[in-house]
Amino acid sequence: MTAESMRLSSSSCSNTSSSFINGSRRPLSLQPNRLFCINNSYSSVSELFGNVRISSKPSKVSVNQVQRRRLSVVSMAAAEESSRAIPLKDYRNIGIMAHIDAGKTTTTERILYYTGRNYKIGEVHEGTATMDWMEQEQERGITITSAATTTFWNSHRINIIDTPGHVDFTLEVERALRVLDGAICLFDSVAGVEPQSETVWRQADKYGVPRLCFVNKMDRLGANFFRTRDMIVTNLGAKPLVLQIPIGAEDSFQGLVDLVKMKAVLWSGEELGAKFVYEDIPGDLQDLAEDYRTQMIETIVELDDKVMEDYLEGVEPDEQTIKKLIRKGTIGANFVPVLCGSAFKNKGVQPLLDAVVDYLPSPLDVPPMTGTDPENPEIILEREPSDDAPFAGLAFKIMSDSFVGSLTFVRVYAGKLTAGSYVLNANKGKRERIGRLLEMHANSREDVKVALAGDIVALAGLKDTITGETLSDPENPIVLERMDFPDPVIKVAIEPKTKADIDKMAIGLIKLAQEDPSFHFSRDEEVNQTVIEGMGELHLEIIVDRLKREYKVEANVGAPQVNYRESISKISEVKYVHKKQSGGQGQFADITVRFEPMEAGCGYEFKSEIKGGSVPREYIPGVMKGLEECMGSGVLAGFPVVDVRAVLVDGSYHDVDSSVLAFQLAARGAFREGVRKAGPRMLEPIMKVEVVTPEEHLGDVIGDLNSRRGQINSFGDKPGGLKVVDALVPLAEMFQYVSTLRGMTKGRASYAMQLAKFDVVPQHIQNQLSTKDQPVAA
Ligand SMILES: Nc1nc2c(ncn2[C@@H]2O[C@H](COP(=O)(O)OP(=O)(O)OP(=O)(O)O)[C@@H](O)[C@H]2O)c(=O)[nH]1
Repeated sequence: MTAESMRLSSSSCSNTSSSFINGSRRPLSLQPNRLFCINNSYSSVSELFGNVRISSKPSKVSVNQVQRRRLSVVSMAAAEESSRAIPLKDYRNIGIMAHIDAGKTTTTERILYYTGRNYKIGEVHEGTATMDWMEQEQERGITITSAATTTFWNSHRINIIDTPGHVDFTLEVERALRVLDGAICLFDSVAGVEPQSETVWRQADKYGVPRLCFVNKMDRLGANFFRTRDMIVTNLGAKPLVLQIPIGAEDSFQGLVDLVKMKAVLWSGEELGAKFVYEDIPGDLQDLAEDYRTQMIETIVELDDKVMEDYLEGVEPDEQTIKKLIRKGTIGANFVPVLCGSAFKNKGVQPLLDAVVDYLPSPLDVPPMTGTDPENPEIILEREPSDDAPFAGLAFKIMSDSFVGSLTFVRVYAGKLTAGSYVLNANKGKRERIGRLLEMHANSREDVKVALAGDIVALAGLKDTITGETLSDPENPIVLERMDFPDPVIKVAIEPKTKADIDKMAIGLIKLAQEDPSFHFSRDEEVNQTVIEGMGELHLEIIVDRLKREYKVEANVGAPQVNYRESISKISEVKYVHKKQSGGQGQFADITVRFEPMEAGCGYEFKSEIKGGSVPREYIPGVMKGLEECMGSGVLAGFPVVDVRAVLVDGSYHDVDSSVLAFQLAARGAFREGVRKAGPRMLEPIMKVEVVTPEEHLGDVIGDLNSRRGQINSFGDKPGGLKVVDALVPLAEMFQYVSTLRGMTKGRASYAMQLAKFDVVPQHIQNQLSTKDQPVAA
């Protein structure tokens, strides 16, 4: 299936949701905010559906020394049994990432075949891909959840995570990148660098992940390796190091020139397992190959003075030296090697695997993992990637499994982990027993006795650990840096079709939220409404589908709505006195708080400037609590308040009547008054939208985007006479865009969108939102 048709067909999933949402079933609308917490740390139905308020922050429990010692004896004894078959220097923990449909799953399937992991290839379009094991993935031909697998190539162990390309599942990419040492970035050679490729590239930059580029689909009509190479420079600002150039393109794509060996690699067929041979470079490519080889050599010799000297004296580095320097520059992010091929036509995959082994880092090549002491976060700790170091691992994914219950995926950074041992959840200070250790192959599994530094394993039987938490040697606790979870941007009201399903739905939602930190839900007892929140229409649609299939709950779903935010535009300072004297002990708290706007994305910050004890230390937590409570629900329409700093400037207290509670109540009053005075305003998610359309529909597409409050940023050309429009459009205007676009262009256009920023809601819309008895529950 082509990228274009896939883009539409994957969006057509959203269309299913439109009939679901707008069909004959009773429409649900969101009720005003009566605050119920949303998070992924629910553990029981009664917690959710009882009138209990649950904190979104995991409680911090101090680690008991005695407990630590007891735990470590068990884990050390168990660790003795282990041994290492493959040296750590020969490990490659890699991810495959790209825009939707670039061919990640197809490439992974080929890798599994050529490394001997799979005897038979699963095809995405036939719904048989090994890595797309979820029913929804097979039906829709898209990856939804990242899958992990282990395979071997040239005596190296390669742990691979295949990630989704659709922007709604960006969290999956984020968590994969957090635990990987290297990545393959795939591009569709026709489309080049696409919007989501840019997003994953930036995510990889954020985590400092060295990467290779693979220009895939060289067999497609319009394939152009060199244009894609140029887009890597212009769109990603990266420095490509071309290591291969294609021999032919489209129908006549036959293989590639390996610029390291200066040989042509030609495949004799395009069937699975097609053989390839090294031959002399075809005459018509000789000059081009020499040009690119010179560029390659001139780039890499800069990394070594001696090699540079020799080169200037006319001595070219040998193959071993060239590979060593490419490896050095790749790991040091001096450049990104660029390769090419066609995964679908079985060309280029083996050289890609060679490049993974030759150029991507082992766990020994990346900086040692750092973290903090759980009892003193100021103390920075480091863990060497060694089996002999104290154990440290990061839980990066939770998956429900019908056979073993919940599976927790862990990347082991240091030390050993054995089945039956105990470790410490360093974030919570709780011990966890390691029931079974499983090596995962998509959704199938193999029991293993021990996991060593560098391994990615799934653990069965953990009780308290959630995504992002650290498991560590109890004797040497460490909290590794947590992952960032994106905040949901849309929400819908949901209710089970039958009352009897209410508990089942709660169980399902709890489990799904535990698996996916970018999915939130809340329950408002007063209006008897449950709201689910996620990263986009497709994300929520998959959640509703999973509720139905995995938890047997049929649900009615309301129309999607935007998750707005509230913020302030100027500084305000208020004095607020909370005073109550109605028999018994009185209440007194006096505070002055300054509210300051912060830059976008800064969240909320509290600062105390109290000097001389005008507000005694023991009451400050009351102020903090009161303010934090209010941040969940702004003064305009009850949306969460962001990008605000609250500074406690001054205050006074009463020897008898003051209490933490009195200061908490004063803080609430100060918040209401202070934020009202600070120019409150509403913010909305703005999406970067890219529409690819035949030229004859360009006018309609632009007119329609304008009518959606869109701001057109640029136009461009795409192969095949297509036009590409880049625009910024508020998410609120983009619901069901897929159907409009399809109608307008007779199904010939496609679009992709992703969150660009939050921006101020125009005043007239803000007025509607704040007066409507509609939103919110956040
Ligand atoms: N012509 C051609 N088609 C390919 C190639 N690689 C993949 N495809 C097709 O492109 C479509 C998308 O491939 P996938 O492997 O699912 O792409 P993906 O990047 O994993 O997709 P998501 O996970 O949904 O983002 C499928 O129909 C593949 O058969 C290739 O090299 N050439």
